[in-house]
Amino acid sequence: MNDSKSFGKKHEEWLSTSAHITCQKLSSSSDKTLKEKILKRKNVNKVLEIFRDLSHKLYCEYKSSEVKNLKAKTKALIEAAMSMKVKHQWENTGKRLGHVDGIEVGDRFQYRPELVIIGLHQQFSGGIDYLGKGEYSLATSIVVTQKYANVMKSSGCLVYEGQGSNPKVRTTSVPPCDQKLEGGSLALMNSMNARHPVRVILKVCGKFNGMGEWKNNVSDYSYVYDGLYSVDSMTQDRGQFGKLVFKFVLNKISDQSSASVSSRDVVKETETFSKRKKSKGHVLDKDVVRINDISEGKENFPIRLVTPINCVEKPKPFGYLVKMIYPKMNHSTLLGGECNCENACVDSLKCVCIAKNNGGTIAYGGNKRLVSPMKSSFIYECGPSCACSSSCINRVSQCGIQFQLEIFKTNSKGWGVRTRSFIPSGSFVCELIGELVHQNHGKAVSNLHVDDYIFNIGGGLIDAGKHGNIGRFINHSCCPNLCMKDVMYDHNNKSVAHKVLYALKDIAAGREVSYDYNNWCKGNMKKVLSNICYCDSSECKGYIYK
Ligand SMILES: C[S@@+](CC[C@H](N)C(=O)[O-])C[C@H]1O[C@@H](n2cnc3c(N)ncnc32)[C@H](O)[C@@H]1O
Repeated sequence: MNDSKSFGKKHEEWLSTSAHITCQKLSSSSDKTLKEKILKRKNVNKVLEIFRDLSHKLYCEYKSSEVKNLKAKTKALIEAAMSMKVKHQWENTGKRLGHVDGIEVGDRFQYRPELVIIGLHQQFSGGIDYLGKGEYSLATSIVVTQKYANVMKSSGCLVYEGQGSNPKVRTTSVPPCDQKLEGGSLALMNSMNARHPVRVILKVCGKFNGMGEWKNNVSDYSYVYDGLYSVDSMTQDRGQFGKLVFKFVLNKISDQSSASVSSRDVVKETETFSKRKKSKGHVLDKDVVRINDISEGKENFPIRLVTPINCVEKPKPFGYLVKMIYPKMNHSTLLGGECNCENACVDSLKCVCIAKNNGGTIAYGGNKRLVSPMKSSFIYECGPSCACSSSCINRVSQCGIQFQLEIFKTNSKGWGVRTRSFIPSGSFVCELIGELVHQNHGKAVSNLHVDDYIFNIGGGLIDAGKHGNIGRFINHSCCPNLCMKDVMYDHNNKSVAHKVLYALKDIAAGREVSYDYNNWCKGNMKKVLSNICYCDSSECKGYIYK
């Protein structure tokens, strides 16, 4: 193997003389103006739109002549991509290291050619994309599929098999042999030695439902950009076909622009220091667990609080709640749903609580996700006064969090919340919980706890300053991935409905969760809060409150 120091140097020289390569900073929030970023993202979306329309058109043409649908689909996709190339309609055509402009961590794509035309991974079928040749090559991106024995050990720690000698990939009659250190495998090793991050794209189950539904969506798979990973080690092992294969261990890099982090990033303090020492100055900004469970066992999962190693700050102490605290005068109205169903409300037509929902349709599907996250604004769940059991299909937001969430220190918004696992669109994420204070109640607004944790919900205020839950740490975004709904189940006062957050789209592991404050923030509370928005999304309006 090459000596890593001299190797890294050679690369630097080589990179500085290679005109066709764009080498970006680790962070995608470069010094480009917001306008440029928005434009770039728009361009990427436009390219995808053209591609989807064109490939759909071609697919309809080929479908009738090709015997197999799959053949027609592949032909249409490749042809659409190639015809766009000829017309110079591809985006980000030069090979590059690091993030790609206009593409954000968590973006989802339906087909492999989409990755090519926007410059995320410029190989139609190869798993490892790289720039340069031989010992001067560097890996730019990898696609993680099940064709190789790739394993995501935990979210953010990936064991990736080298390239070649896999009969599952090539249908030639060549028998499997030991993998050679060449092509993509060599480039990955070079990236490890030169300490260059690699983009990781995961092939995941589940149809695409981002950026508009694609008409010829016949695939059960899609591709998610999971951000930048460092290649941390390489070994040779006996593979699934009895031959020697290369195994690379990659770890997700924390502190990417969309607040990505892997569970591996969160290590014990001492471990982090020793790792840093070993890594000879390799600056991976690992986070450290400061509080193991801020909910002190009250939530379904422990909620960790993590900070960068050089930040020892913690939030001001507060009492963790999993249920709203209502003022005494409100107790008389605590009734809520009153169905008489005996069968967990599976016969939705007979349930009086479900009947109160939009046109009598149940808000949740069998998977406990919102059937249509955009349409249902008021949701009636069954509650403590109902005859049905706690396994009722119409009880979701009252059952506690279902995804591991984590509090972390953002760059410019104070604390924030991110998910440690993938959250499918429509899933319940958490409720905004605190003490309910009526506007006309004796407790004057000036007596309320820190402004940042006061939520004006119309019929009253939720004060989460002294007592609250994870919801109090969720930040605003102009391009949010959560939406807020009003949910009723344990009282009848619609003006102080439960404020519940659901996933507006699929959310990749490691991503910060956010909602649009303007959709609930009412009245004069806006004036006392700071107005500058640092959501860093390409659609940022510059202010939090209208
Ligand atoms: C409900 S708290 C959210 C948690 C808060 N960041 C913290 O450190 O505890 C709301 C406050 O967070 C900050 N904040 C939330 N979203 C923001 C954004 N997009 N840009 C700037 N500040 C934001 C503002 O100070 C806001 O008043």
